[in-house]
Amino acid sequence: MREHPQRAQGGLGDDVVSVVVEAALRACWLLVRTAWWLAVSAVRHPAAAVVAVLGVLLWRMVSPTLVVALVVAAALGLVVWRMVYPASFGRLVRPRLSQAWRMPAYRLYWPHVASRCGLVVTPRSEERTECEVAKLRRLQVTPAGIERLLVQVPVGLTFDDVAARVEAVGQAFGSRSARVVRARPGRVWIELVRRDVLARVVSPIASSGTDLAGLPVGLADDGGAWRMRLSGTHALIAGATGSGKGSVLWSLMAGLAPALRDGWAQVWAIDPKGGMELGLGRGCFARFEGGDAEAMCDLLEEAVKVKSERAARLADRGQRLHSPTPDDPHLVIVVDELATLTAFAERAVTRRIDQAMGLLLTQGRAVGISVVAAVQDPGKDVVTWRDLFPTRIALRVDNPIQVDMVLGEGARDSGARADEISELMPGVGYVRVEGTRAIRRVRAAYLADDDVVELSDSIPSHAPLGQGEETDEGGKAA
Ligand SMILES: Nc1ncnc2c1ncn2[C@@H]1O[C@H](COP(=O)(O)OP(=O)(O)OP(=O)(O)O)[C@@H](O)[C@H]1O
Repeated sequence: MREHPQRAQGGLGDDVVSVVVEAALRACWLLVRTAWWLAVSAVRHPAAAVVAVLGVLLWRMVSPTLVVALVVAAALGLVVWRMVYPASFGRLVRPRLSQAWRMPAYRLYWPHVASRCGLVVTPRSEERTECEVAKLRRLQVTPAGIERLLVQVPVGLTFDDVAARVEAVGQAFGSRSARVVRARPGRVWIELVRRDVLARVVSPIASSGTDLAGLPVGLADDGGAWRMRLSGTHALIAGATGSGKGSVLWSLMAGLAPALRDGWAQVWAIDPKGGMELGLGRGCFARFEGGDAEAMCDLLEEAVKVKSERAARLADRGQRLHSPTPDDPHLVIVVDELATLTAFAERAVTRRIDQAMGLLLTQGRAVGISVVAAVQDPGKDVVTWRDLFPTRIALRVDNPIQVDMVLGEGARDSGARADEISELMPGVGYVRVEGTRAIRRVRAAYLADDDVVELSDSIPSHAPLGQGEETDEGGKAA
């Protein structure tokens, strides 16, 4: 029998030495990694680290029975907390418990799921490296139960690659929906939604402030409030018929109510469908036009006049931005169904409407004029205006292409599945988080007809801007 070449050269003793050295090196490496992991965990969870250290000290220096008794007492304390203060328990404790409970399972299944779903880079044939799978760095559970996985993207994959695979990841982990949000270069959050906090109708939200930077309009699926900014922006609400555009408009009016009452803002409304949608709450509007193309056009041209006068006044004072006051309120132009604004008008009127809308959308923001428009089809009918709305909301739309038309390219891949919203969930939609590419799923509060009438009755009339002082009757739409 031929001897193994190594054995022939060095003998059995060398083999044993190299095995022992390798084992020792591996053990050292394991120790270093464990120490590193403990140090990182202690930094990330200092409270847990302190409790663990105290537990070990008590166990060794006092008595194990005491430690067991403390653990049982802590568990009982949590049960009592859960029963007496469920809200704070849900906010502070449940997310952390779920996190600790779920992390081992995610750690176990993540490499398999990631490689099956394509979050892996295969080296080119000439490279001598192994496949690199996206790494799971952290799990966060929000109070609303959304599980957020912080994932390190391997070199060779992009945010869009992850976005294209996020649905598969969501399905692999059994979530209802999944989306991806940028974290920092090389890392993304994959958000898995298991429980839909938007399944229930959201009750009208009482607004108290007059700050137009964040009006409460509904609920987001992370459990937080959905607030919309009106100052310095225009908003487009897109959704198929029955998707709940009206509820977004009325929720916005409810959020704006304190500012309307105190005169910090006023709304001019246009309802091209003859007042079917907005007519119910006419009292909210300092001006209202429904159906007549010439009258709607006049309203827009008068808003342009307000814009020009304000711009001249601000320039005289050397101011660049308008700040609202009860004497010079923020002006909101609401248009229900933007596409029909010009549909039945004569050519000359259509041209005037186009010009006035263009001026308001391009020059209105700095001088305290916002346009809020609803539209059923965000496609060709409004294509010239669409991109002039910085804030856009996609409710249920008819097809996937419309999602990107409203929210911008790649929005649907990032998780804005507005075309998949159920018809049984009116008022649900997607918005972009301001100043980022992140997407938020939201639901507008629902104001029944009685709520709209009550809201409308609660707003005192103010003279429309450009028409003198406040009046008892005259300012309100007829
Ligand atoms: N936020 C909401 N929560 C619960 N139900 C809602 C909500 N919004 C609307 N609904 C229900 O859906 C119905 C249709 O809503 P709405 O009229 O606002 O849709 P729309 O998009 O304005 O439709 P259209 O374009 O045909 O006017 C309402 O009558 C109401 O019953």
